[in-house]
Amino acid sequence: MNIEMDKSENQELIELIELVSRLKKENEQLIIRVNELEEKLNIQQNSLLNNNTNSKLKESVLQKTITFDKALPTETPIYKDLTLAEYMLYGRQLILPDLGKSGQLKLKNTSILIVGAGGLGSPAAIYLAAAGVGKLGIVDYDKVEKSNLHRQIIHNETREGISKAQSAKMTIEGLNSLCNCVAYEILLDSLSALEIVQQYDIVVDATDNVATRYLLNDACVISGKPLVSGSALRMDGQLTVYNYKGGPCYRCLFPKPPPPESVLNCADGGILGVVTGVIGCLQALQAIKIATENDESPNNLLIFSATSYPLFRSIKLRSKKKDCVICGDHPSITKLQDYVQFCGSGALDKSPSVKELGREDRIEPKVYHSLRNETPHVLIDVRETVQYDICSLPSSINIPLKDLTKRIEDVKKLLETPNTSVYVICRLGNDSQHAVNILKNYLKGEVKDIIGGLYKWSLEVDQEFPIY
Ligand SMILES: Nc1ncnc2c1ncn2[C@@H]1O[C@H](COP(=O)(O)OP(=O)(O)OP(=O)(O)O)[C@@H](O)[C@H]1O
Ligand SMILES: [Zn+2]
Repeated sequence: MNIEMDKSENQELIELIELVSRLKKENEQLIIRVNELEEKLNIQQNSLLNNNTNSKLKESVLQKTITFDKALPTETPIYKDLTLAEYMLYGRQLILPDLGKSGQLKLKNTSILIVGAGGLGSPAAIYLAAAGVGKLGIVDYDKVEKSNLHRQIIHNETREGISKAQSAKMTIEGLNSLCNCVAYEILLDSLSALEIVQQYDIVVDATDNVATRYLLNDACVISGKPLVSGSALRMDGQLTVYNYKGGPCYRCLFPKPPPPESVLNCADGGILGVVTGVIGCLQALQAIKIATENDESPNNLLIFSATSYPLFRSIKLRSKKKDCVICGDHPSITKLQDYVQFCGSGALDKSPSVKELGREDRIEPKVYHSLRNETPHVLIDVRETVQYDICSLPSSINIPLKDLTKRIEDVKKLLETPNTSVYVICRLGNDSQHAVNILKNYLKGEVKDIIGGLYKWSLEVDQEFPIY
């Protein structure tokens, strides 16, 4: 009798598991379909707005768009107890004296906004959802790319091309269905930031650009939210909390943005995935400490370097500036600004294309290909040696841009006659233009850069040449 009951119970359980897994798959497919339709809708709405002079019609389209966006967020209720499922899920951390049941309840009643579902946002979102944060908002305008998966571990190969915000939401729902996850597939800007930030208790800056850093700082100061800020590049990373417990804001420390050309991004500088993992996890930890009121004095800048010992250093931050333009005693900034103009670049300006040379100093990859074996010339590759070692064109000579001026004599020795042509190549066609401008000061013959660099070479001449 008992065995019979066990069997039917088992059967029921198996059916339930199968049903849940089938529904989850259907849900994923529906989200992908909704994404496609939304994209189509956006294109049609934009073309209607751009090509139509009827202002009434435009107004009604805009109103519909706004209602559609506003329908997404949901209110987080205040919970006074944990459910039986939650005791089981969080048992291992519930028994920590530093957390306990009261800490877990605080997490359940906390909402956290993560801006950026990339290298930092991936681990931050995963750990915060797993820890039992009640509501997680995830903002990202971008789509999943395979070249990001070495660090953006919340996504996976099958999600290539779909919205990062939606992909993150799918992973979170599969990890902890109790977490109320809201995906915002938007570019957070001065028009959208305040309305969203105000709905959350803590904001995690997991983005990669200066304009969004200032935007989030100002939105957090104006709405009184702590900002857990992280950054990572190459083998190094940093963590700071701004606007918390009377501490400084980002503008107190950095009143002026750095010149846009001095800011290096991951695509150009490189990044070890695990470094963003370390910083993203620390951001999650910091957000948990704020949510559970376990943080006495976080006003430090934590610096991590994977190549030095000790791996971590901590620097005490200056205190809040009395004359800070946004958090000081008499703020002159009381609403969000135009951050793209303020910083000279925006979230979308990833690897801007340099236009330093005129057409006469440039050559298309296909044209260079056609003369490559016919005309005597020298091909200089000005990428860093580490990149040259990844892949290079046969017969090219590697002289990194930073060494070019001091190696001019080496270049001259390579020329058969003083008038031998020199072509310059790099990864994307930006550094090669700087190099041509340098070389023209010293050489008599023709000096040209190969437009679009090895990237364009791979697309237009040799599809077997690696893109990295
Ligand atoms: N203002 C913004 N609004 C929404 N998402 C943003 C904003 N600024 C940056 N992001 C997102 O933050 C994430 C940062 O991730 P990460 O630093 O890993 O770089 P990435 O842009 O994905 O990578 P790569 O530069 O190598 O292509 C990106 O997914 C990006 O789309
Ligand atoms: Zn300030």
